Amino acid sequence: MWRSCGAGARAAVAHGLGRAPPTALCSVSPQDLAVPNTGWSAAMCEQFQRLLRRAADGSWRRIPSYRRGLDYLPEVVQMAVGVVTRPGPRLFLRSVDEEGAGFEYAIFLHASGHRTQCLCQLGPYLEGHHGFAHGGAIATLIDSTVGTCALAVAKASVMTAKLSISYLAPVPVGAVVVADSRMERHEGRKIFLSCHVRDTKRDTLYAEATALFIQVEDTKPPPAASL
Ligand SMILES: CCCCCCCC/C=C\CCCCCCCC(=O)SCCNC(=O)CCNC(=O)[C@H](O)C(C)(C)COP(=O)(O)OP(=O)(O)OC[C@H]1O[C@@H](n2cnc3c(N)ncnc32)[C@H](O)[C@@H]1OP(=O)(O)O
Repeated sequence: MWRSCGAGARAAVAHGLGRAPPTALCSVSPQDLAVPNTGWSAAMCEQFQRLLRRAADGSWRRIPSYRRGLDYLPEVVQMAVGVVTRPGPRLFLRSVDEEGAGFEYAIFLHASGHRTQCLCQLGPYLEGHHGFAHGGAIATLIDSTVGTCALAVAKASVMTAKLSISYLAPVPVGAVVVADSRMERHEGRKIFLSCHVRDTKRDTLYAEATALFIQVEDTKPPPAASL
């Protein structure tokens, strides 16, 4: 169903984008998944290369993406908190192992730290109405995009307090979309953001959203969550 990426995309991986550097404390280095795989459509690969080229001048940065939350922590933080003996929380956007079946995405952060763009391909497991992505999948994409922006602004843990979405047009399964988020206001612990989800040609506005994130102390899992 999905066309695999060409040599150009694989070259991006070969140039060091494919794997995070191994940490001294983890026997297996976490795999950065915000890179092309066989599930990415030609359109997804093409847009990814376009965004990488745009990032070459330093105005944007591709954010690595992992299956588990703790893999995001730099090694020095892992050493300080001593958390590497247990796995971090599983990020459900990365839970589908079959390439191309679920969320395929790469998030880019603007140098200002106040804007994120998520290039996303919504796979067939995310179907709601026949042929279209489930609204909850769109909400997840938006939450992750604005959440990453809020993390960058707060430089600390954040939680979604409020997310308001207007769904304006259905997103076909397999479509490649761009969620474009920016910080609107920052008041103490409160970070207000906006987000627009469009097709890559910017012809169709699929959804628009506003969000409020609250900066919190590092979240600890409840006892029952040790699955
Ligand atoms: C996202 C990135 C993913 C990409 C990967 C990047 C790296 C990944 C690495 C690692 C993983 C990171 C994990 C991802 C997380 C994803 C985001 C979620 O989905 S979070 C889950 C859903 N959200 C909840 O479950 C919150 C439940 N609610 C709460 O826990 C609390 O209500 C909380 C923390 C939001 C606020 O509680 P308080 O006790 O800390 O603070 P108070 O005093 O209540 O509020 C502070 C101020 O905010 C206002 N406020 C709070 N909630 C509001 C609301 N709903 N509407 C309007 N104002 C609100 C209040 O009125 C107050 O304002 P005044 O300071 O008085 O001016």
